[in-house]
Amino acid sequence: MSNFITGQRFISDGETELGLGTILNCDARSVTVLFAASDETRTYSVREAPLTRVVFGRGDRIDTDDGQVLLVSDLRDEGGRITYLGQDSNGERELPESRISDRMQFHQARDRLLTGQIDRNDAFNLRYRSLQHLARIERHPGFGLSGPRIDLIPHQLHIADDIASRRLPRVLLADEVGLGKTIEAGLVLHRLLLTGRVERALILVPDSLTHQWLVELLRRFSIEVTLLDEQQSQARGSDGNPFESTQLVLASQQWLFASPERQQQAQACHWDLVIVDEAQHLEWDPESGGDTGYQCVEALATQRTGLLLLSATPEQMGDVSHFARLRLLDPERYHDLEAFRAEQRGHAALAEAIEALEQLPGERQHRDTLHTIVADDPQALALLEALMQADADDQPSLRESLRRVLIDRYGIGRVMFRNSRRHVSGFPVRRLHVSELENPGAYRRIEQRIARDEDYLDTLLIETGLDYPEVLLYPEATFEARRHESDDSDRWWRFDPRMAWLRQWLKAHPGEKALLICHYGETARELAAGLQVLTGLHVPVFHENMTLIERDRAAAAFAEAEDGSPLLVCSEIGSEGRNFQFCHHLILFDLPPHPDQLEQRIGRLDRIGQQHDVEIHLPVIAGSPTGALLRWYQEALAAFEEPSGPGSVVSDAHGDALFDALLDGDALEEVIENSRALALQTRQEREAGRDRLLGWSSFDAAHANEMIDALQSLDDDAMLDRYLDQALEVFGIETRETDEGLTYLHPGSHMVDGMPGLIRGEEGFTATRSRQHALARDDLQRLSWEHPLVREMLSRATNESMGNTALALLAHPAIPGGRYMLEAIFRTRTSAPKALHVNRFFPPATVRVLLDESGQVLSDKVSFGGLAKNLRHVKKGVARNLVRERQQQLRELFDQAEQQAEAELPGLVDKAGTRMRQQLDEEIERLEALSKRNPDVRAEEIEMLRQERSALSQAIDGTRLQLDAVRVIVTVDPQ
Ligand SMILES: Nc1ncnc2c1ncn2[C@@H]1O[C@H](COP(=O)(O)OP(=O)(O)OP(=O)(O)O)[C@@H](O)[C@H]1O
Repeated sequence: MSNFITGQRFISDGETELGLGTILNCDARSVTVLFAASDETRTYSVREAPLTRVVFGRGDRIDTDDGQVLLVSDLRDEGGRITYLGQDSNGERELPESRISDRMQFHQARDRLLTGQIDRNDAFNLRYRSLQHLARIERHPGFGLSGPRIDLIPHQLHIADDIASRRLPRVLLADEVGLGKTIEAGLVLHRLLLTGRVERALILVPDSLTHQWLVELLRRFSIEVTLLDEQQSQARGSDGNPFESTQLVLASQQWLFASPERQQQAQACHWDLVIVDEAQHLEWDPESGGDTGYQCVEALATQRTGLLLLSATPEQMGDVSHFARLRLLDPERYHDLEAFRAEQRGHAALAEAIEALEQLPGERQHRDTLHTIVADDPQALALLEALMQADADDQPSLRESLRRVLIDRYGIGRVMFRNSRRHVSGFPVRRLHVSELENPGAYRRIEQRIARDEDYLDTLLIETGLDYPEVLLYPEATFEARRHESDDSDRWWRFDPRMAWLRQWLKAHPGEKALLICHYGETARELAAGLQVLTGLHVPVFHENMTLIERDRAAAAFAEAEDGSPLLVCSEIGSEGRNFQFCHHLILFDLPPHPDQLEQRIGRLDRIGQQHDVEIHLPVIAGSPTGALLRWYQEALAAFEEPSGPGSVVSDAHGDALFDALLDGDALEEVIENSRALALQTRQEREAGRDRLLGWSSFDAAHANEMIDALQSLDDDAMLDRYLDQALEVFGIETRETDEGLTYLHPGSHMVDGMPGLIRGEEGFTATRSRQHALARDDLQRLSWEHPLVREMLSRATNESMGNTALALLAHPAIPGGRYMLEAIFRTRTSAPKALHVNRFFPPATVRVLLDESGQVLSDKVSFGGLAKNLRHVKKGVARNLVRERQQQLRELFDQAEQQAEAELPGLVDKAGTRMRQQLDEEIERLEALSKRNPDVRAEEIEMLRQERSALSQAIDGTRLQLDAVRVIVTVDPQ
């Protein structure tokens, strides 16, 4: 006789997503069930039907078909069908089981257990462990910065942590070229995304760098952004705003700034963060206001939007353009250019005062200087007086405290970060190798004619269409432009001694790579063609007339470690923003006319990650104008040894005179002399004030070291290995150790869908835990707590129902068989907007309650780990029967466990609240004090912090405890 009766309610053991089923009919052999919520009917064999009868008990809540929730107080069996008695919002009522909602879901641990939905024991263990790890990691000081595939470089970590901890980051990242501004911006974005503070971000970069950003964000930060261009926008925006179609948008500045319609669309969206690379191109002046790009960014970065501006040369166009950038960051503070200039002039005195600290308490006059500067600040005055009285042991710490207070007075230091090579150690030495070559007849003839005939230069400019001084500095271009006019029919590369020199160089450096930069795209193209004709060697070329894809392809052909080309021939454009530090030979086929361009050229190799000294090779034709330019770079600017800070200033002042003197030895001496004097003076002025202050305020070694320690502790966290072992097994991911001691992860046949980087039936990936390994090899992924796969597993293991029920057997000599225990895991739920990142103070905390069947509390006596390792797996069918037999007792144990756990909640809330208030009060106090000395502390920021504190306080106080997972343990006799 069958156990099924028409109208009874069941759920499918294998397909719980079908909802609640109703028995439609049943005969001796088969049973048919209607799952109305999913409009499915299933027929099963009566003997093996994978169905579990749904029976509720006292205290349970039932969703009814008329949208009510019934709290069950009793039930009545009427010929095998149940009628529930209880209360809904209208009062007492009866509910035949046929009227239970078809859509009733059983996600909650209690409901799932009592309806026989029992998960694997190891999934239950994983769930508990995941909750504990999440709680630990989200409060870790390195959280959000430990996943990216980067070297732990102190100045970057100091900056990233400082900025990403602010309520509203609005800053200018202005490190010298190649020091890692992109990495800093990526770190900030990464942490803000992980903490939920940022959900929507817009990244605007020059056209030529879109691909590099896309790849860096993915490869280093595992951040997938959508590259929005016109084609993509049309595809995505057919029925709306393309900027709304995705959360993280990368777009070319040239594209966006050229289209008013697209700008309007971008501005119509809310962005949590806007990042603008190469921000020096946004132009503004007090008379005519901003150009299109400037206005666009101004409109995008409204008050409640974070803004990161990146520029290695924020002052390239003078102090107005610098002011313009600061004005974007804080329009209220930077509204008066003259006031800004006056303030800048005061910085030398402040820098001097900070230096003078070293002489205290010895020198009285320094004390007086300092006293004048901090007269308005009681805290600083007190520190100063204490320092004057202090004995030798106390002096260093007092000096340091006072130094910090003084640095805090430096307004711009809060909105601008600039590290230079001089303050960041570990950069390679740059070495210049000049090879003097004989001037070939064809070039000599032109130079001699210019020298003889004053008018010939004008003729040449007209004939060639070149500018001055380019017509002198790039003889191959001049020759080429005249070739058709003259008798010479040879291509320049057949006689140009630099070509023979280059062939010789390549021969002498087998297995080495060199980046060659020349001024013109046409020269680059011809040079590569000539090399192929003369040597058979095919080398990739990179110039402005190629498409982006062609350029990326050329760079990739060069970058390839094995079989890659030994040479990449680039025009000046190749110098912009690209990463070529995997090679250390730079061949300057010629010299650029502007020092910033020279610095850009060298900066492609002299970047973070450069492992060797940078060898700069310059074949220069004897007696040529390039020789004169070389002397100016060397003698006036010392531009090859290190970035030439005053290069722009000197070039603005003496550039024209220099170009006039390229063929005039005496005039050249004078230009060099004047230029050298100006460079020295500018350097001294900057060093006296701005540069020193910026250097100090942009880097805090103690803080950076704390961050490095924090990140290393996460890197070395042995618990991750154990967690991975458990999690990969539960999610069906298989692993294999490779010969090199790496781990190959690949999908097993039962892998859960949607695991990042893994698709069933396809290849997996090779991974390492070692940061150094992952940095050395692009093909490796680094497993960390922040790796997308680990994050996904943590999230699924804690947010979905998987693993929230289990049943296991315990065989222990001291405990007789046939007893029950209930292990209930409760977790705190704090409802708060994601942007508050409440988890840094109160991540989901767990309360574990272990009861035996008599209700005795065993939680403290038997630990989770101790119990888990003695448990034995049991088949699902058996587990279901065991639960069914004890439904009523289990219900009673649940109630008791809940009371037990509830008693712990106030303590947890109190601790989290205190932690939050302590930290935020301290921060508010610090900012308030700072705002009195430093006008760059935005009033808005302090107000936001106050609002945040009160919102957090409310959220933490409203925390509830919820049963998250439950395991029934049945004891068995050891044999
Ligand atoms: N912490 C790091 N670990 C590994 N590589 C790094 C790190 N920081 C920077 N790099 C690498 O150094 C190079 C320069 O960094 P990045 O592009 O961020 O510098 P930048 O200051 O933006 O340069 P530019 O001024 O040319 O725009 C890049 O190839 C980057 O990937």
